[in-house]
Amino acid sequence: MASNYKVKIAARLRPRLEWEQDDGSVQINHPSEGTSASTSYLAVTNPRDTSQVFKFPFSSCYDQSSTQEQIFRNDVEPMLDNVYSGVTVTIFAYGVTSSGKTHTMQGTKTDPGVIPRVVEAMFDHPARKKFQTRLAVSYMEIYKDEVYDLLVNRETAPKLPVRENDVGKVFVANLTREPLESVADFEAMYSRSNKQRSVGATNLNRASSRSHAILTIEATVVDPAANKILSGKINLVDLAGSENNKLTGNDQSRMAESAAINKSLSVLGQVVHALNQGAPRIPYRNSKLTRILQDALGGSSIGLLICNIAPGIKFRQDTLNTLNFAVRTKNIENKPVVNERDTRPPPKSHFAAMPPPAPKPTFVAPPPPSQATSGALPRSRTSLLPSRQPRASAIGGASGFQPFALPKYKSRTGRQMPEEESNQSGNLAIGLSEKEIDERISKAVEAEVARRLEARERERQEEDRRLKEQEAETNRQQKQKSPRKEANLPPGVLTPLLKRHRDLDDELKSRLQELEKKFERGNKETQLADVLSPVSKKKTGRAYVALARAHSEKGDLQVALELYRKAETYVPDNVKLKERIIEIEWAVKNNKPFMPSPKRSKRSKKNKGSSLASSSNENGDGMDVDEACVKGSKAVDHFESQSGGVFGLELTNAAALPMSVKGKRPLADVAEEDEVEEELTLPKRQKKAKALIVDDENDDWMILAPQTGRSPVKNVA
Ligand SMILES: Nc1ncnc2c1ncn2[C@@H]1O[C@H](COP(=O)(O)OP(=O)(O)OP(=O)(O)O)[C@@H](O)[C@H]1O
Repeated sequence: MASNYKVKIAARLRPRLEWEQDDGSVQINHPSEGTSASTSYLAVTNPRDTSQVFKFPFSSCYDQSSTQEQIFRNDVEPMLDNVYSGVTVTIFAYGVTSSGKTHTMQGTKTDPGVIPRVVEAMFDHPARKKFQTRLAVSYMEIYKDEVYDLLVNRETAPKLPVRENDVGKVFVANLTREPLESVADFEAMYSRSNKQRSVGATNLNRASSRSHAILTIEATVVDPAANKILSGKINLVDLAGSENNKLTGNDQSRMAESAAINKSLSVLGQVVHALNQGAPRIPYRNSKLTRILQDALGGSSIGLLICNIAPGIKFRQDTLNTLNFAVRTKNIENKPVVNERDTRPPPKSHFAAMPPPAPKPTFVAPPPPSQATSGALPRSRTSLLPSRQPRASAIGGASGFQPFALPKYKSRTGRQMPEEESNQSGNLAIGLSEKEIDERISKAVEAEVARRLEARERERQEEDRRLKEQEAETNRQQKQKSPRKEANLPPGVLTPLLKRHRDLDDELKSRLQELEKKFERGNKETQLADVLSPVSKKKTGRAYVALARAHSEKGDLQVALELYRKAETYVPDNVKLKERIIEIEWAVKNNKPFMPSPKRSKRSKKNKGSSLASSSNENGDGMDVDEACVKGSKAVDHFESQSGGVFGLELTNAAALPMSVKGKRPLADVAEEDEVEEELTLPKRQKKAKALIVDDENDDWMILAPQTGRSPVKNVA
């Protein structure tokens, strides 16, 4: 499989016209039998030194007696297989004005040129019998560096923009593309369109083309067996001829046309030169012509350049220019690419995450060089019809099928191109039954699941390995460090520093153990409370208490109990809260009702507010139990801040209790006792609590006995 394909060159010398003088300065030489020469060549006499002859060897050289048929059969027809294989083929006629370009490409009714022959051959191609195929045509001209659609009325035809798609393919936007049903269909279209082409009379040519014309025939081949659609095309380009304005006798308007023609041809020459030099920047953008022909010049299409030569003294220099251009062009290498699209149904949405297979360019083998002569022409054709191996388009589906394919589809008869054909991305699910599709999907699912499981397993193993390595590394480092240091010390002797380290170690160990215990309990609240600031802890505790209270008021004691317990996690040192929990536990256990204490009045809150700060009572709070837990915590904080201690409220307040309080014990003790004495009856516990309260000299109190509901304990202030 060849990766590169050089542009093929054919030279054609037209016969002398009746008003011309042919001095025989251009000769075609074919290799004669028995000589070592293998290629035909053109021999041109140097116009400045007639003793000097330049030779231009080309694979195909056609003399004045050659026919349209010969050129077509030898050089053009073999390329059509490529078109039906999904490749873009570009054939362009190049030469000075009146050298016979239009004659070669278009010909006449009686002597049709390349274009009508190509169309006929495309319709007769064997691929059409084998596959479902469609043909379509577009036709444009580049006149004074503007693109016009030749398939629409010239009066209304706008200038068309040349654009580039996301894969860098150049195309003419809004160019009409008509379906072709028959040769007759084409002939009608072609003759109508040619009337619109810019043609004018010059001294050298009565019907001189004033524009470059590009006719494109697209062939779409549907191959159900291989689940693909091939999109090939052939661009047939009749260039305007370079002009010597001294010879053409152009008027002002013709001069403007001529300037545009010469400029674009000059850019074409620069492009060819740059390609030959391997220049980093090829000036395709310097003219519409080179932009549009970009794909044929160093791009992905197969190219044939037909150099038309005019005989006669006056064309000598132009002939040399043309042949020099041809020599440079034949070194240009293209990389032909098959434009194909997979017709299998797209994977289901959950496979969208699967990476698509990277598109691979497929290069096609170029046909072998033909051995053209002006006499009997041997035909050598390499069939490039779809080889049935799955291939991916190098330039990505529809977008690759450019540069002349255009999004606007209409026909003279008003027939629209089928949608899938027109957008080149429709889904032609061919020859697949539902069952087959399902099977393919299940296979794909299985493969994907297996792939993911494997990937996960690999990840797991990798993680295990990494952890083990880390562990081993840590152990190794520890072994290296600690024993060696201690080994240097005399046995039984610890430096003060080491001793301090030991102590710290012990402390750390105990803290860790504590943490582990907490962690083992699996209590989220505990973990959360550990990381909260004191203020946040209080707030959270208060919120839980409020919730718990609401539930207990509703009689939902079990939930209330849970919430109080959670609150306790955040304010673990609140005695009243502990009591409340015990009371509710008792109520739940004995299936008894429980009523929380009523909200404290504003007045008492106010009083309490002032008393709290100075309170030395461990309960130090005349408000209801739910409020007290939070207030109590405040007191703890206050104390903590002064003493640096980390003890609970009960101990704090106990420490501050006036010694005059008889028989007083810290409430913590009471609470603990109560917890232990679960079996204590409520009245007894209530009595105990009351005793404490009555003994309090500094505060006014209200506490509710759980069983009796709202029976406030006396305010003893
Ligand atoms: N091979 C040929 N046999 C007979 N006549 C030819 C041949 N080639 C060209 N001619 C005649 O030469 C004249 C000029 O040819 P043509 O119009 O094809 O030139 P051209 O290169 O297209 O010129 P331009 O660039 O000005 O359009 C025409 O009258 C055409 O019929």
